[in-house]
Amino acid sequence: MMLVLTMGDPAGISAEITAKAWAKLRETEVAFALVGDPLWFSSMCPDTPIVVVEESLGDARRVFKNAVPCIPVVLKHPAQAGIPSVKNAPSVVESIEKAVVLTLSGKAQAVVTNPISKTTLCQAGFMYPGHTEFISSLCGAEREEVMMMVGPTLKVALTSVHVPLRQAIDGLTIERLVFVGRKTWRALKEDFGIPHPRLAIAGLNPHAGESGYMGREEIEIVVPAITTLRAEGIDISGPWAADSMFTPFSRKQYDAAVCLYHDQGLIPFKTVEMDLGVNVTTGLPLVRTSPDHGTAFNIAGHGLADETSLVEALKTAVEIAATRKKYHEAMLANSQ
Ligand SMILES: NC(=O)C1=CN([C@@H]2O[C@H](COP(=O)(O)OP(=O)(O)OC[C@H]3O[C@@H](n4cnc5c(N)ncnc54)[C@H](O)[C@@H]3O)[C@@H](O)[C@H]2O)C=CC1
Ligand SMILES: NCC(=O)COP(=O)(O)O
Repeated sequence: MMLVLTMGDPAGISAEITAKAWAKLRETEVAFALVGDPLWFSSMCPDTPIVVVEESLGDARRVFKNAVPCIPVVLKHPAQAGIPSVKNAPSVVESIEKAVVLTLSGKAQAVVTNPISKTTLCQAGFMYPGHTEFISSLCGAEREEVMMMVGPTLKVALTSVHVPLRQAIDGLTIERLVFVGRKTWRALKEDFGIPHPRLAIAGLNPHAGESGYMGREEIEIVVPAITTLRAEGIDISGPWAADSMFTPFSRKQYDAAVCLYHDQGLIPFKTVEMDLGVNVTTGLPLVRTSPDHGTAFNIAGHGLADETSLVEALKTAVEIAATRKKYHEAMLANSQ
């Protein structure tokens, strides 16, 4: 299996974690080709060999043992660790586009993304809040995507992602919760091989609204969504009081938590799973994962970056691609 790994923001820690991840994985079955600027990579990581390969990726597997295979995307401006440049935004975007094309065409089996700076890309006129929505659009699957954070003891699916909190609350509807519930349930079966997934949905207000005395969103939106999902055969509990649904005991009661806004899910997730956490985009025709952290400009170029989350993202991409393939083969066999 061959993965494609994007360049991310060249001023961040992506070259360093890529080199460290390669050193850990080069003797394993998890192989990747970097879609980025080979001169940039060599200047950031002079001790790690890199070799330009054909876009067919035919020789990438063989190369991977001895060097990082690279599909070139040239930077317009020399990258400086810790100082992002808007001038390099087009190459950052091109790296993502190329990785998606290689995966949709079947040359690679999944896209793994290195972190980008949303600020820098927005300054350059990028129209998307992040990889999740951009990749979904490149796949022709706009608004089909759901962001799921995945770790050893917690999976979290988000009802909304990079929007102001007021907008996230205004956007809560029965339809949106039903959509995210369905997508999450399906991803747990198809991508994670859980035959009978159990979902738990958070409440919005303190104590999940305390029977309507502390807010009515639970009664008017969350409970009707649960009723609809249960009628479809989806095992979902809630609304859970968000302050206690992430304790070790609570986490054993479900396979994924459906959270009603970004920080409701990501604060517990990063606190519990940070190093081993992986960001997975579900609901798309391709597999996409990413480390759960950002560009870490404050430590870029200092040799301090931890590659664990990227290694987990690469391994998770391989696992999901294999599980999804097996699931679809079984479905096909059953229908014949
Ligand atoms: N998937 C993606 O592309 C993501 C991109 N971002 C972007 O990253 C930029 C910076 O965001 P922040 O909120 O500062 O989050 P951040 O994750 O970049 O940094 C938060 C803190 O964690 C540390 N850190 C992060 N990754 C680390 C690693 N691998 N090893 C050691 N320390 C690490 C940083 O040094 C910093 O102290 C923003 O522009 C944001 O948009 C943030 C999250 C995900
Ligand atoms: N907070 C998660 C994050 O920023 C990742 O966003 P994306 O670039 O994966 O869409």
